[in-house]
Amino acid sequence: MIEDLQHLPRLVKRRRPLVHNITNVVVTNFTANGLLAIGASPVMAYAREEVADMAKIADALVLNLGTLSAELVEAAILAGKSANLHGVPVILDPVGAGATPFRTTAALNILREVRVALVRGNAAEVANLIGETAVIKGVDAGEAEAEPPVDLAVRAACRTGSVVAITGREDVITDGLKGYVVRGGHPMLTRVTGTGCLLTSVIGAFAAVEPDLLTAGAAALAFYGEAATRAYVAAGNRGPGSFQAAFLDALSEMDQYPLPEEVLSGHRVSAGRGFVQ
Ligand SMILES: Nc1ncnc2c1ncn2[C@@H]1O[C@H](COP(=O)(O)OP(=O)(O)OP(=O)(O)O)[C@@H](O)[C@H]1O
Ligand SMILES: Cc1ncsc1CCO
Ligand SMILES: [Mg+2]
Repeated sequence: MIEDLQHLPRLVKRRRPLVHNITNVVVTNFTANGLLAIGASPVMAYAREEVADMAKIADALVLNLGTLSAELVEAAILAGKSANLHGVPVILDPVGAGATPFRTTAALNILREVRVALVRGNAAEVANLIGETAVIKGVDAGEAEAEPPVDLAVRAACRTGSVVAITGREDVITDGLKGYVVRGGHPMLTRVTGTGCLLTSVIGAFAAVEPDLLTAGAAALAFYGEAATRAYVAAGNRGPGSFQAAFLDALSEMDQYPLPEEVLSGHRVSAGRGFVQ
């Protein structure tokens, strides 16, 4: 299983996919640098006048609602429709869904108007997206779950028809029939803003080179976590600034890591029983 994912970072470096991001003002620079680090080609383009044309020539489209406005949502839908028309995978990060009605409605409008291949969020965001209330105060992950929220991810995948990735201390990804739990990563990821947003764009880069979104997403989650672990070792316990720099370095070496066997476990979904081996 791990062997089936191992080549994907190399493929990203070889193909240099163009990832069109409509993202938030907090994470724009970090996202562009993170995508460059893994060998992808980032572009941020937001104008109503050009988003459809940009999405058409992109290899993946990432929609992120972190600092949304009515205009941005309109542009995201235009871009998404163009991507759908031209076979470009669309990835959605519903940042802060549930925090305000505007955010929730925007994410739902996008899901209604655009065929979204994969949704990536934290547990609270994904719960709110499918009308299950979860406490959410801002845009960062809430209380760390003791277990990966497998059942929530399966319900969300069935409701949205998208592959759903929920991140946290452990990550889970599913298409509603099969799925993976991804362990590893490092708590330092929660001390640098935008690590979730960059992860969503990294998933976009993997989706550009691997048409099976469950495989692409699982690989991105696993390599991202491994990069964080390596960055922590490289930077030592010096704090978020050193970690952020070391993390970009580690992302740029993703194609050279063997993924440890224990970071990923594959499962079937069994009705009412979540994941089974
Ligand atoms: N407690 C933790 N320990 C290890 N890794 C974690 C922990 N919490 C989150 N992560 C990792 O951090 C990355 C970002 O996930 P997270 O769920 O924090 O996204 P997010 O809430 O959308 O973040 P942001 O909004 O800041 O971009 C993922 O790779 C995830 O596995
Ligand atoms: C801090 C923050 N506020 C809106 S988006 C964002 C970046 C993390 O998602
Ligand atoms: Mg987020």
